Amino acid sequence: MGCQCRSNDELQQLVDEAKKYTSNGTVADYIPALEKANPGDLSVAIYYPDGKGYCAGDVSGKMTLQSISKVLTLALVLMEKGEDYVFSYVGKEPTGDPFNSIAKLETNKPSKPLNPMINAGALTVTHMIEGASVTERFERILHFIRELTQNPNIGFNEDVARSEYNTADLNRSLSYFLKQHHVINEDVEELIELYSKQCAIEMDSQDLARIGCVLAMNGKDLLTGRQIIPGDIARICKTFMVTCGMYNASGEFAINVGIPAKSGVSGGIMGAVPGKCGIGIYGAALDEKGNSVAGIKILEMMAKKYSLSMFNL
Ligand SMILES: NC(=O)CC[C@H](N)C(=O)O
Repeated sequence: MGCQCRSNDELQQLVDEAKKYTSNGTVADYIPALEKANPGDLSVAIYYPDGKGYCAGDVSGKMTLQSISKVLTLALVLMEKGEDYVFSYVGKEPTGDPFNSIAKLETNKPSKPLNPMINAGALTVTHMIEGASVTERFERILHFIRELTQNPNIGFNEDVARSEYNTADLNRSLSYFLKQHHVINEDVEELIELYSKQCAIEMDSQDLARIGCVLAMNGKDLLTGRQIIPGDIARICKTFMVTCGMYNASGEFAINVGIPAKSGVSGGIMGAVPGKCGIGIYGAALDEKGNSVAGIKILEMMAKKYSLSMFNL
């Protein structure tokens, strides 16, 4: 039997406990602008479908979405292009490799990224976002995310976007490989610009929890009554979050926590507990696989305290 969180204080206790672990991690530095983050910052928010929400920690702290954005662009292209089209270009299998690995692109025949949560797959998905220009395509992603959060003020961090664009040579390599193999066919610089902006979309943990809740409730925002994402597509997104959402730590995370979740190198984690609630976390100190150290600790504690594992009903 699950029990709900009832106060910010309850969450604050978990933050205090998990904060001890922030010193075990380090902030991402391969995107130079991310290095400015404070490794000690930690915030958590939980959002229920009836509109009740609780949060604790450094709640005004904002994070860029980074890899968390991959789930949202996937939802958008599935809505626009349909399942058959999207999955003819990107697979559905976990890799067990780091998110930016190029290795399996060459060994998988015909050449097709194994899933949309690794960079090669996410670039393929972003390539499918329609529009006449990078600006128009980015506006469409932003509009969708503003709907999901019900927050018209969501924008992006220009510093982080520029910093990633200037240093994204590995993502350029992946894109050129994909172009050579006819998985994508656009100008690589435009794709990298769009992808860097998408990754730099910025929000706080409460916004993130609200998106998690929409996914948790099969794509519906129960407060407004709007079906923002079709149920089948929300299900596909959550399934990818279980199998590939925490990079090559997804298996261990499924056993220890059991919540569909997606992390990003900024230190964000979005959780979508099926039928129950959404969770947003920001903790910039990362473990060696690129997941928020304290974020994982908090999720382990929340899963136990509120019986959130989907494998433990
Ligand atoms: N793991 C991540 O969060 C990766 C996102 C980052 N923008 C990249 O493509 O390298």
